[in-house]
Amino acid sequence: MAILFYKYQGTGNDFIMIDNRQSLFPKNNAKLVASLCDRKFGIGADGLILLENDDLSSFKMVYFNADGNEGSMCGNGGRCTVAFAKYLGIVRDKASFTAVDGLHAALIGKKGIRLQMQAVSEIRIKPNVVFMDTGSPHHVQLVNNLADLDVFGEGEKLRYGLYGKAGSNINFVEQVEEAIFSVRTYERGVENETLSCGTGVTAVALAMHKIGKTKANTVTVHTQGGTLQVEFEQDGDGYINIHLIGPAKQVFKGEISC
Ligand SMILES: N[C@@H](CCC[C@H](N)C(=O)O)C(=O)O
Repeated sequence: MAILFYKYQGTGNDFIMIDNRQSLFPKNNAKLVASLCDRKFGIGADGLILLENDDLSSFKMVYFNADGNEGSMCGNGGRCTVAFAKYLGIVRDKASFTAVDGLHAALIGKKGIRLQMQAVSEIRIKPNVVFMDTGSPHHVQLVNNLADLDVFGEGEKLRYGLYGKAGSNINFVEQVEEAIFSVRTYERGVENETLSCGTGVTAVALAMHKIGKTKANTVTVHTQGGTLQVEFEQDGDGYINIHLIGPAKQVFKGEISC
């Protein structure tokens, strides 16, 4: 059987994208997903995304991490799936879609895709570290000399050491200006540093606001693969109306024979 695939990237977080509206992809085959994401023996990607039919919204996004297992919410993947839905003619300039953490709205504009994220109500603060779930769990830690940090070594240690079997994504952050931050992320499920993580960038913006590093409600976050914006409103102890804004691009397409 041959399956058409597309490759997308959002600030360097890259995904194999498949139109699975006819339910032909064998999605319970974790080994197949992992082998397709393998950068030496497969197409190579941080994750694989299926666009499927949904009764409640324009489409459903099903996200798998590069290890082949279904993951929690993927912010960059969400933006890329919206771009893919536009390419397929499913949506025009706006979309609503269902992901593992619920319904998301998105706008497609000149600055890229503006994706609404779920509200965040529970935030844990420890010295130098903030933890929250922005659709995926995120440890956000302030560091000096981000450029020289061993993100893989330190991230792997914290991911397995601090958060038990379920683990967490690990973000290391440095402040650049009042409302500008840089982040490098170790991603759970990819088990490596990725060039960008959308739910991680969202967590960084909210965490920096929460601990008073910025007073801005629009925060710019530089990742290794590009720049994203996060807009939000404070609501009691948490945040609502959270939007992740940035580019999402198709890179190439091909065929998988399986
Ligand atoms: N790259 C993603 C995050 C994907 C989910 C994560 N790896 C997990 O399962 O914890 C993003 O852009 O948000």
